[in-house]
Amino acid sequence: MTTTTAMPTTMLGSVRLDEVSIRIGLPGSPRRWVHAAERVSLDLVPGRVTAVVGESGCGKSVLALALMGLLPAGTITAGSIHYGDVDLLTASERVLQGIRGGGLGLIPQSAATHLNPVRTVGSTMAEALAAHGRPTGADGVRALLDELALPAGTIDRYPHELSGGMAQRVLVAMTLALRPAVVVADEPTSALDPGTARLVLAALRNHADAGHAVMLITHDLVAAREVADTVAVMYAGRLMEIGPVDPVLVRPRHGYSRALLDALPENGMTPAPGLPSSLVDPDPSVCAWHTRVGVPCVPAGRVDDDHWLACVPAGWS
Ligand SMILES: Nc1ncnc2c1ncn2[C@@H]1O[C@H](COP(=O)(O)OP(=O)(O)OP(=O)(O)O)[C@@H](O)[C@H]1O
Repeated sequence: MTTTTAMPTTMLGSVRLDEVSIRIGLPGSPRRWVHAAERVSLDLVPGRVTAVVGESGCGKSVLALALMGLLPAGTITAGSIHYGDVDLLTASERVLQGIRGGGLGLIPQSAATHLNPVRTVGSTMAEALAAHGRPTGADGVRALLDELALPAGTIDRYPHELSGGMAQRVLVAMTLALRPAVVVADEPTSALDPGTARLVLAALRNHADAGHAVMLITHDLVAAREVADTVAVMYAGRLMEIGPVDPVLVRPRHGYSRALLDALPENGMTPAPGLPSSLVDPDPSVCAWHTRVGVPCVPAGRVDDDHWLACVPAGWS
């Protein structure tokens, strides 16, 4: 695979994923490849929350790692991810280090493992703020901890003294404290009770409303419906549908988006038919979803300016 040489300049503080493909090599001979993303295009725009949804293993986290320049060694990529003039897929580690934190912030899955076990929350936060030239005064940090319902004493605690949900909220607070232009939040509410999850979602919404871009990776369609502006539905490494919350999560056009909604408790928890598709050496010429449900399909495209569909069943008008 080759990397495209086009260098679109993106709007300040936004990220443009253009036909991004990611293949992760598996050990063994002959070499087999996980097609974690296949020609994914989407924009992360200041002021907007973009939710990326889809079942487990469809490539959401790999996309997040690609944005942060953290893909595993031996991964092959094509397309581009532009942050300003920088292509995050090909940038050097030195350039990426200058962008991470203040430019691009990651709220990773498994938050607890990302906290330094021998430093208190307060000292880790102060160090991160100082490293990015932000004021290290405790007031702003305390306000964020308050917003996330973390007790004031959290600042003096070590990671092992935090519950899983507290550690997750601390990671959210640490990331947002740097005021990154673009936040990538990978299932930031997975360890939280519904009430606390809402606080985290509200903090991300506030961050977007303050003029930043947010990418929210989530399995929680109800949360996506509440806080997102745009929803990107992924299946087996491909975008199936992307557009505003309504229609995508209210009156979806793609069969896979409908299947996700049918699996919600409010819709009777109807499971998607068939078995999840394998991402290892798939046939790139066929649609994994329509193969799964045994229906031939044809490529679709733009439904209108901001709503796009990968395909529709053949003969569908
Ligand atoms: N380091 C790796 N080596 C090999 N395969 C990997 C690696 N990381 C991810 N994968 C594979 O890439 C695919 C996409 O994984 P990814 O973690 O992005 O899924 P996801 O949509 O985030 O899932 P979840 O919702 O469960 O977090 C999966 O098939 C996964 O097994």
